[in-house]
Amino acid sequence: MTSQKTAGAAELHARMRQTAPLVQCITNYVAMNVAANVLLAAGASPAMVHAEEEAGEFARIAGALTVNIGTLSPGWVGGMKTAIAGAMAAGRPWVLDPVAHFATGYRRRVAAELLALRPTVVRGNASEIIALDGGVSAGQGADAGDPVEQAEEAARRLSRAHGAVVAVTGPVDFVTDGRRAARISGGSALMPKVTALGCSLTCLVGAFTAVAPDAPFEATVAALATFAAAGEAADQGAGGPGSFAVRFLDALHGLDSQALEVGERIRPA
Ligand SMILES: Nc1ncnc2c1ncn2[C@@H]1O[C@H](COP(=O)(O)OP(=O)(O)OP(=O)(O)O)[C@@H](O)[C@H]1O
Ligand SMILES: Cc1ncsc1CCO
Ligand SMILES: [Mg+2]
Repeated sequence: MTSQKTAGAAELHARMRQTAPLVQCITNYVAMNVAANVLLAAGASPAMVHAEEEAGEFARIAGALTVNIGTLSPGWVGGMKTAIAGAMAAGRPWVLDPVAHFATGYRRRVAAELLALRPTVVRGNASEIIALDGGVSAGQGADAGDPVEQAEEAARRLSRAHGAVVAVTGPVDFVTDGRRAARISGGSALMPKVTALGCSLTCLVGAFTAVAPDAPFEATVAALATFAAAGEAADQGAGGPGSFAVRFLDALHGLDSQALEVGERIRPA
């Protein structure tokens, strides 16, 4: 077998845009519209399909599945599990976003059940990743209360324990597959002031894994670098969270693939 060089972030971005992968996003009520617009602007094709009656069937035709527990309820959890089974039966990657899973017993239980189903990638903020590893986090709800650096060891342990790529986002993002790790810088301090950008990023990680199913680490790095580059561009001239949100969609739409790899944006860790 010949060994193939793994594609870089810019190349994966160009591939994602050329192929517009269909991504099944099971996300929360807050994020559904935001995430669909983010995926369209970035070049992917989102579909918000969550009903238990159809989620598994749909997962077999989508390029990837993303599952976010932000506004979970029993019917939705049934849809999530059916979709995960469908995606796995079809050999498709799936991404878990454990929003505020530490906040209540129900959330904790559901997050643990989903984690046991072996996600390809887990993407969360620092508080979510620390708590998923069994640590005590300062998070209270959907917003992070801990620095990314404090979650790095937890991310490495989780990755090894579950065989998943783990991404921790914040001012500088951290990604690991248990063996390799990278840090991604850029973005804007206005990003955590706009709701559901993290949830939307999880959906975009799905889009990149759809075009690189055998390279989830590289796909996740590329998705994070896309947000870092577009966030940096949108920050220029933004007056606050409102104008930033509009500029961010425009920046995703107009993004030059090479911007993902400029300077020290992606560094090995
Ligand atoms: N202070 C910051 N400076 C630059 N970029 C940031 C900053 N904080 C977050 N980001 C970026 O914002 C995006 C969302 O990450 P964040 O960690 O805020 O997600 P989250 O807490 O899960 O969000 P949500 O739950 O509201 O969807 C990522 O691309 C991250 O790099
Ligand atoms: C604000 C909020 N509440 C539950 S999910 C969500 C979106 C950000 O995670
Ligand atoms: Mg989140």
